[in-house]
Amino acid sequence: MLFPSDEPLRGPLQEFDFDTDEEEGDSPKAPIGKRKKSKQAERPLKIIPTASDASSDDSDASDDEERVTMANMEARSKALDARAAAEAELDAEELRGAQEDEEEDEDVDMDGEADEEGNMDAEPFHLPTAAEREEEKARGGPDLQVVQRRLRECVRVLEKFSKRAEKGRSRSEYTGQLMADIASYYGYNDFLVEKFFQLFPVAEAIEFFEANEVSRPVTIRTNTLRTRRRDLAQALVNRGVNLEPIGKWTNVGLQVFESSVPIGATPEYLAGHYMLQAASSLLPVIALSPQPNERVLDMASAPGGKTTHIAALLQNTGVVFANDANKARTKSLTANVHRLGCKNVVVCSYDGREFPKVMGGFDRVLLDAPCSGTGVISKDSSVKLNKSDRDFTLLSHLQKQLILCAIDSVSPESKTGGYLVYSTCSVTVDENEAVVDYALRKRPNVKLVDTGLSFGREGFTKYRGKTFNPSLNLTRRFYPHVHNMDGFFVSKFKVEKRTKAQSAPVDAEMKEPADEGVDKEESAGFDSEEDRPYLEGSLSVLLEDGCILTLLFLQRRNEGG
Ligand SMILES: C[S@@+](CC[C@H](N)C(=O)[O-])C[C@H]1O[C@@H](n2cnc3c(N)ncnc32)[C@H](O)[C@@H]1O
Repeated sequence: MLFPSDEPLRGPLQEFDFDTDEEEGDSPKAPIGKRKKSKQAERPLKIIPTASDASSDDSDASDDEERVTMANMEARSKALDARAAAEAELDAEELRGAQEDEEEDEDVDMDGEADEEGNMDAEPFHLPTAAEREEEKARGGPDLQVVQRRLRECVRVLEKFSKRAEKGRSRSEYTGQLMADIASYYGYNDFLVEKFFQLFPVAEAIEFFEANEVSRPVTIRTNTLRTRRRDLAQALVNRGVNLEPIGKWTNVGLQVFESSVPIGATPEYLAGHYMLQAASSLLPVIALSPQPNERVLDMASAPGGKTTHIAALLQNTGVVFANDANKARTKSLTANVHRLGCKNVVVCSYDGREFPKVMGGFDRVLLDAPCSGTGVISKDSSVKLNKSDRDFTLLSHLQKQLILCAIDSVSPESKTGGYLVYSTCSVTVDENEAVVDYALRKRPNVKLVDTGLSFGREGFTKYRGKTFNPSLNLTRRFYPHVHNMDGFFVSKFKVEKRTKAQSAPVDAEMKEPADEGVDKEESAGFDSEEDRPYLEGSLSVLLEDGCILTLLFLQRRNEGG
């Protein structure tokens, strides 16, 4: 029985017995050199286990299904032999890697390097020289097996460089080769590969890239305005849907393992009993924790997954202002609001930076900011190639402006709230910690508080020579390779009353935030010299969520138009 209790699923958390719900904390990470062939099977501890975890890699199944005839039998059997030999070779190599690592881990004082060649008859690994790389390029690039092996070997060397590197070769040569191979193997631009390498240790970066190749589990959120999770689950099970609660941290989420009906077109879906929603996008609303009768602003809300969740937590009391700058996107927002039976939602379409001039005094504000989408690459692989340095500069500035306006829209006098949640579906520091740190510096009347989320990695307090406010450890990061959910960032602020000395007019900051002794890059406004080349260049950057309008608006504003 999936749902053991008869208690309504609103209110306190249900006690479901999942052994996969612990935090990722100490989960062991298998370096690529030690990993088995099935990428899924090696994934670290998850918040959401996948149905495919138990199955083996069946990517070759279609080859085997080809009909065997007298004509193709010999070719087939040769191909099978070759494949078996290649696999045996890879297995032997991995075994050697694992043995070497074990030996080294057991006795770090053992003298000398591991014997890579003495055991089996594989070629020792040689890092190509620049000339060899050129030759390889001229031949049309390396074949898949060469790249796979090189990825593993470079990771292995970089983990214990002084012991494992070829004599005379530098760390940057290995890193350069690794990044080039990752870019070609996974199909990223060089800039983004480097950006992710700055975020994770080498072996973990590979885990991240691999996780982006795999779809996240399909999840839905029960709309408690229309039904209870137990009833919804039963109705869907009756239609042939195989599902389970997501985890202890949510009492409305369900993970769909398989379904004989389209999950976005069941009668329950059409009747608004659930929203198709990624597990990670439940997190900002859980952190926001809206209370009945409150006045809430969802500043960038289309298509409304979080708005309708907020409306449900308010139990259709109070009011949610669901805003989005992109008018076209408010159509799907309005449709979702109607389908889910939310009666406390007002849809509007302003640039978020017009708040709180449009209206203010909110008990809680959610800013689920427009972002690069680097947390959702498995859903939108175009991000791999279409994001540049310039995009991150523009986005980070927009996010900094939006967050100040979001803070100023919160009523510090709220009896029940006074909170802002800032979230993105991006994993870069520029769009997350740097934005939050900026807000803390610009608004001394706010502080970070615990998100209330029971898992997730702590946000960075130091990153590439920058030191952020130590309270950044209260923010939470979620990763595809760790939590098996979209990459996400969640932070929660408490807004206090401003003292006179702290007050600064919003308008001034919209044009050029005052330099309060922070480093130049952080304090630059949109019309700073630094940003002008970006803004004056072509503005046809297609961001994840249609930010084009926003950028045009900014340019006109800067031109005094
Ligand atoms: C990450 S999406 C929001 C997803 C939404 N919260 C949900 O859960 O369905 C970001 C949204 O920000 C909107 N947006 C972009 N620039 C904006 C701005 N300056 N002010 C308000 N909204 C903006 C985009 O149109 C997009 O719908």
